[in-house]
Amino acid sequence: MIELKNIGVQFSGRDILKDVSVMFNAGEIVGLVAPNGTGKSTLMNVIMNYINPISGKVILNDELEYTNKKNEVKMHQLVSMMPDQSDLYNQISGKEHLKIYSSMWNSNPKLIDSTIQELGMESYINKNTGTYSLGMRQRLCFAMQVVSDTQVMLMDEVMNGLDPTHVELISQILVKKKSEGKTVIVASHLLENLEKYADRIFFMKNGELILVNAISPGFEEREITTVRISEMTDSIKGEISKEFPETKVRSLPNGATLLDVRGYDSGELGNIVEFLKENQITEFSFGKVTLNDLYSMYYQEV
Ligand SMILES: Nc1ncnc2c1ncn2[C@@H]1O[C@H](COP(=O)(O)OP(=O)(O)OP(=O)(O)O)[C@@H](O)[C@H]1O
Repeated sequence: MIELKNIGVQFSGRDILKDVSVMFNAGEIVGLVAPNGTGKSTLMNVIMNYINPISGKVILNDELEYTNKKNEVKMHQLVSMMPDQSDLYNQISGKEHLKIYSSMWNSNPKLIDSTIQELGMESYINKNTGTYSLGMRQRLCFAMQVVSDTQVMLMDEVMNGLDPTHVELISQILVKKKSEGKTVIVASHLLENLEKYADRIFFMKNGELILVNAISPGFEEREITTVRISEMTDSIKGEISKEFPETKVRSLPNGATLLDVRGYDSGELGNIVEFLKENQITEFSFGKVTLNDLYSMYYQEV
């Protein structure tokens, strides 16, 4: 587990992280979500000690802190950041990269072949990375981190440039890493994907982290709390409010309308479906508020 205690970071007098205190546990996947330029990478760079915060500290497993070089070396054996595509050497093969990472972290060499197989990289892993496509390079970067096999894994935009099949494949591997007890922290803009596997998701704004469950209670419990209608005219919204005065109606900047149906029984839900059908509304879904909708509420509503 890794803890951030009262972390503060400022750039040009602006608070990027403001007194951030949070614990990331073993065996969980944490999602970090925010618009570009908010501070997701900064947070990861603080965890890696690549950026010195103006206040606060990072504590690993209740005991290790970045107080000296020796501790930093110890901590970097346990905490890793996924390499960036610009870290790859074009003149050597993917497999060589994996061997280097395996030996740097002194991990089980068997992980090299199993990871190649898991990620379906057999056909190109022995070629120089200079010949790889964007998606192949991204898979290799992910594989390098898997091979280093650290207890805490930080990933900034791990799904960048991947096709849907590989997004799914890597999502499954992240879930497997979590079941091995690792702490996986992922910054991502692929909200639909992230909400499928993340245990906790934080939005970032004005230097602070807020748990999405605090914005929409029940979000992480995956309850039926909401009817989501992609498009609806104002006059029908008015009708709904008349017909179902108890139902909270919320219009989002992304065009969707949400009806709060928390605690409704099947009869009450049936009445709402009937009403929508009578008004020729066929595009609606039952579920919870989606992460996309929460994002729209949190970042786009004025
Ligand atoms: N070394 C630095 N010096 C000055 N400003 C910086 C530095 N690093 C980051 N910033 C600024 O801090 C803010 C947060 O940057 P950061 O890279 O953490 O955002 P992000 O949320 O990861 O964005 P993205 O989604 O685009 O990756 C930005 O305004 C950025 O310009």
